[in-house]
Amino acid sequence: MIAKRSRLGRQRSHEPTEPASLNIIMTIPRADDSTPSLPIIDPTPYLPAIPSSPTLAEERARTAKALHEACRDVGFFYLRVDSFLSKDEMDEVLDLGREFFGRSKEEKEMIGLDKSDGVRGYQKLHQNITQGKADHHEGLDLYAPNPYPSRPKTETGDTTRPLRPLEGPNLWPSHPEHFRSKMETWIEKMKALGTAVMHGMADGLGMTGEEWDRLRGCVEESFWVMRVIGYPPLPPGADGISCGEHKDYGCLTLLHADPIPGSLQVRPRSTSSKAEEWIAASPIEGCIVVNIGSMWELWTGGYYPATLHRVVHTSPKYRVSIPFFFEPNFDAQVGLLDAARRKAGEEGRDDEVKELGGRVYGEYLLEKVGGNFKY
Ligand SMILES: O=C(O)CCC(=O)C(=O)O
Ligand SMILES: [Fe+2]
Repeated sequence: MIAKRSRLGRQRSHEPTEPASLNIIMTIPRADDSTPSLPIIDPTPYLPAIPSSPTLAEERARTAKALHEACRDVGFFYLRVDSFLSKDEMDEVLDLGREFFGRSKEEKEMIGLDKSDGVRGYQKLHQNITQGKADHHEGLDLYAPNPYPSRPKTETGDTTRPLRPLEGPNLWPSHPEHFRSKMETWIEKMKALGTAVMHGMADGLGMTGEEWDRLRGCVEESFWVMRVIGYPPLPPGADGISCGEHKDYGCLTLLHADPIPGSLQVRPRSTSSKAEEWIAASPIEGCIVVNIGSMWELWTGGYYPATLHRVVHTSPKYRVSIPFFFEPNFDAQVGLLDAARRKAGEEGRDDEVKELGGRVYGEYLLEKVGGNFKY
């Protein structure tokens, strides 16, 4: 997934958002004084079926505050998921991805993008394009079901023309066995996790119950996207990019990746940062990496700007990553939330909330997916 805007945000704070002793937010030690760190946030108080307790409100307030500060200041954070996903579950999906990419070229190409609607299915090495340049990875792209199920292919009922982007079915590998059922379980879990993080973010912005109900309504039929990505090591002499720098289009990206340090890199928001400064968002056991996308930027008028990131995978090991893009409903109208304006006002930062206009998410997505592939 790529987004082509490359505006850099404003000054960010490099300070931890809470004392580490609370065990809700800690920070990764900085490589040196100028390298910022990413917060670690525990979403447990917002997870489904969490029992009510006398301390729940207080725990939620801590998580909500941490989410707010991370989204306002960094745009990337670690989410502790070990109370929601077992290590076996987390390892299994990466192993299934690795097994799929290990199958023959012919077998993988049997479910190539051209066999569905041009955007769902397997994309071979260098087929994905970011900022006009081919990425050094292969991948399997899966989306929520066809958003136009009731429409005939054309007004005249012609069924011979090619499918429109997103109109086709997902293409699932027949090997490894259980790939589909395990990934479908993962998708359901990621949707629940995405909703929990949205709830915490709504509280972090100080939304009323009614405001949260409206926001939840915008994501409850999430037009999610999931990519299973395989990164061979960059060959010597390559220009050094496995996935070019970009911001994500949507709402929340929930990324689970092989435990290989250094490959995913985040551009700090500080306007004073040097042109080549990137920080590593290296995997931490029991955590996934979360970042916000352009839809949150619209909801908050830029108070939560989407953050640039890229992948430079030089380790000799083949790397598998599974970003799950928890997105708004296809027909959701996304625009500035009153709560974002209020929150920035309370913090004396009204000038950081801009009128960026609104978008229908599905229309925005269709504009983006068209430019992603080289056929
Ligand atoms: O593979 C990764 O670590 C990140 C991939 C990514 O940023 C994307 O697909 O949008
Ligand atoms: Fe991304």
